[in-house]
Amino acid sequence: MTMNNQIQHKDSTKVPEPTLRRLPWYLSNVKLLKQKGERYVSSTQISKEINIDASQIAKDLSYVNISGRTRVGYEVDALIAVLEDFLGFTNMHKAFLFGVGSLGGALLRDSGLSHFGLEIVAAFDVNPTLVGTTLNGIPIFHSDDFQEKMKEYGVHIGVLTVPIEIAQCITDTMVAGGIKAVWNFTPFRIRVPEDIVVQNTSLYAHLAVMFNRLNFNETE
Ligand SMILES: NC(=O)c1ccc[n+]([C@@H]2O[C@H](COP(=O)([O-])OP(=O)(O)OC[C@H]3O[C@@H](n4cnc5c(N)ncnc54)[C@H](O)[C@@H]3O)[C@@H](O)[C@H]2O)c1
Repeated sequence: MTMNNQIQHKDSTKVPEPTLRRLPWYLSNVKLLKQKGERYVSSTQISKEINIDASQIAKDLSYVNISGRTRVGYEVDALIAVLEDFLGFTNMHKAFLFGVGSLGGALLRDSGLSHFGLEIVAAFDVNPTLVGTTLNGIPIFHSDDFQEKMKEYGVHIGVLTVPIEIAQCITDTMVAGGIKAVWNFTPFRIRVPEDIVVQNTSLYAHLAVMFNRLNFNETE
């Protein structure tokens, strides 16, 4: 039986969002411990690396079906395999990207996304200097060709990096074309039908948190 066959994870829709955000972090750190030659890892050990309570880590890991052994902890290889499978990083999810500007271009150049299971297979723009070219081997088509390319590629995820003014309009086009999940980088709160998944992401939101904490530390 392969490792994946042994993994019987619980219904991942019930996992709390903060847990889902922490799990990739544990994964990266367990991989680091593996590089250092560790074969077993305990939640206490992970806790020391990333400064999260060991009991919280154990609770988060209880959502993925892996049992640790008393005193020795979790087997590193098994934990990595279970986490990668649980988080969907082992299956490549194909995506289209709309808007190859400074942010969209950077995402097309980022080889890290594929390590987390996202493969941007094509991009769309209206700028004539971009349409018909490739970036990092990824073809850039005209937005008008989206419907046709949907039939060709069988993609379910759309990455949205267009100017804010057209965020809703492009979202509507994506959804009408069959996109089921939108990774929205625009600051616009796009509206979608209930069955469509939206993930809003902002680098700047984290920046504001950092500035706020920095100011707090300085005034302490
Ligand atoms: N979430 C974040 O942390 C974050 C960071 C940077 C930018 N952004 C947002 O991302 C978006 C893009 O920012 P940017 O700095 O890359 O802008 P940009 O102007 O450099 O790029 C926008 C791109 O969209 C293209 N575009 C215009 N109309 C289009 C259409 N109909 N179909 C497809 N492409 C079209 C433009 O030709 C351009 O290449 C903005 O909404 C911005 O607010 C978010």
